[in-house]
Amino acid sequence: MEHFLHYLTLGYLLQGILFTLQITVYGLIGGTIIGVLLATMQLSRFRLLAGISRGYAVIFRGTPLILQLVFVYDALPYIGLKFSAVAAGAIALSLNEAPFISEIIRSGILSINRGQIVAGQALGMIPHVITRKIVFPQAIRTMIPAFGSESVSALKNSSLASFISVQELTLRSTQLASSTFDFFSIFIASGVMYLALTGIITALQLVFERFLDFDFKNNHKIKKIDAILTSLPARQKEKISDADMVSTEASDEILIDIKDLHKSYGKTPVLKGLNLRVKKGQIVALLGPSGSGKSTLLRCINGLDQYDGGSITIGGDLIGKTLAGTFLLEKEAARQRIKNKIGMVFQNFNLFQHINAIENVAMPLIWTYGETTPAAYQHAFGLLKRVGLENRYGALPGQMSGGQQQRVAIARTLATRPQLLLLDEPTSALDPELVGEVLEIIRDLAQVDGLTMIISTHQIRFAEQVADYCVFLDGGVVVEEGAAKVVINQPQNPRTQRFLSLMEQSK
Ligand SMILES: Nc1ncnc2c1ncn2[C@@H]1O[C@H](COP(=O)(O)OP(=O)(O)OP(=O)(O)O)[C@@H](O)[C@H]1O
Repeated sequence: MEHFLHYLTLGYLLQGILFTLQITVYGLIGGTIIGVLLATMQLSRFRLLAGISRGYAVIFRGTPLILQLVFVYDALPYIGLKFSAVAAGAIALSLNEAPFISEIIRSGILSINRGQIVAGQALGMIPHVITRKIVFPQAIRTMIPAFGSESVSALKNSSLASFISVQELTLRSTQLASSTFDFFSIFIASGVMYLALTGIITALQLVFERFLDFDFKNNHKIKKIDAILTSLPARQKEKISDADMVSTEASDEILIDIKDLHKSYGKTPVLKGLNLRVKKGQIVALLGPSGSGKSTLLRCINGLDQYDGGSITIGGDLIGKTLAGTFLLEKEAARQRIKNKIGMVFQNFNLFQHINAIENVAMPLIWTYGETTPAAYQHAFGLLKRVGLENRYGALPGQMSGGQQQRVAIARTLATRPQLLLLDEPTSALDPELVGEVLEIIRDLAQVDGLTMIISTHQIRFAEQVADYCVFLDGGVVVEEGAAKVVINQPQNPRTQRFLSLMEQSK
């Protein structure tokens, strides 16, 4: 025991820990830098870059670290690259860690539900903002446990640097044991030192996990949000934002003009020469069987999907393409959505999961529309009040019912003051008892604000009550359109008749 305690505090071994830490920390930093690069290359659209990244992973994951250490320390000097033992150890560990860290980063990014990214695009966010504000804060949380394990593994792997004479803990323990023959005490002391180091890494991991926990962060943020809301003048805080809406009376002016629209996914044609005109202020119900192309049409109108032929113009602006016929870059498409004031509500709500209700509404205004924090929160609070959720402003999406989430999503879209609101089956992901509360909000919007709206829905009676125009889609074309009450109650086309009677029977 006495010997053990002696070795535990022996300067010679403690210095060995410093070398171990040096190699591990440099190896992890280098591995993270190269890992980010590899992950970016692998996620890129360019196949060559993705291929190079995969090739790197095959080589450096598929060969032992010890070989890489010896290669960097003993072989590279033959081509003029000579490193000290510690530098060679750190370089080899970086190269070895990089593909593992790259996979951690890649899986963190891929774990983010694509719907949130699409919602960010629909709110006019450019790719850089989506990455920084939506993807990264959520991905990092899922990466931490795997990164913790990888750090522990890197620390243990650093002992292999003893093969190239780095004076790290394992080498020093072995040297000491060979001269004193006190193998047992020395290796127990050395093991305890490794355990202490890995214990520190595990503790750091737990601290980061706690710090990045959505609930933990949210509890802290709510206090700040309370302070912002309290600082707003009561009169403004209570204001319902009707005046903020772009109010458009139904008129004869054409807002959306779609001509001969074609869109295929791979070899499957979905929209096959679709024509549609929507007037300013019109409420259009988009009906049609599942797979008829309703969501695809809405995504094309918002520039979220590229179309193959034909044209879509909104207020005279060609959507998704330049006049020369080339597709807009995502950045340009985002700018176009903001310019044309297009908002979109999705079937699966697509709220940003890491921020609470009021932040979901306010933050896009700050990130993308340049609003000040107080103005954005004031606007957001008014809209949450409008959808009946002012008391749930601090709730995270996971703490709300589907109906509440969809109401927040509607408030989030309204916050951008759209002139055109696209609603893609806004109630189809909801339990039947929650459908009513969302339909009520949409009904209110249609009556009060006079927005131009296109609602894809399977709620026929709702469509009849709310819409003034109805479009029936089948097989990727419009097969019937006209006044909503007429199309729904006296359909002329046999396909519309069959669909509506099936819908009536299934009620
Ligand atoms: N990203 C995609 N990749 C490949 N095929 C797709 C994609 N999105 C939609 N499709 C296909 O395109 C067709 C039309 O889909 P869309 O979602 O537009 O129909 P919909 O009328 O909105 O249906 P639903 O009422 O069920 O939502 C379907 O056959 C669908 O499988």
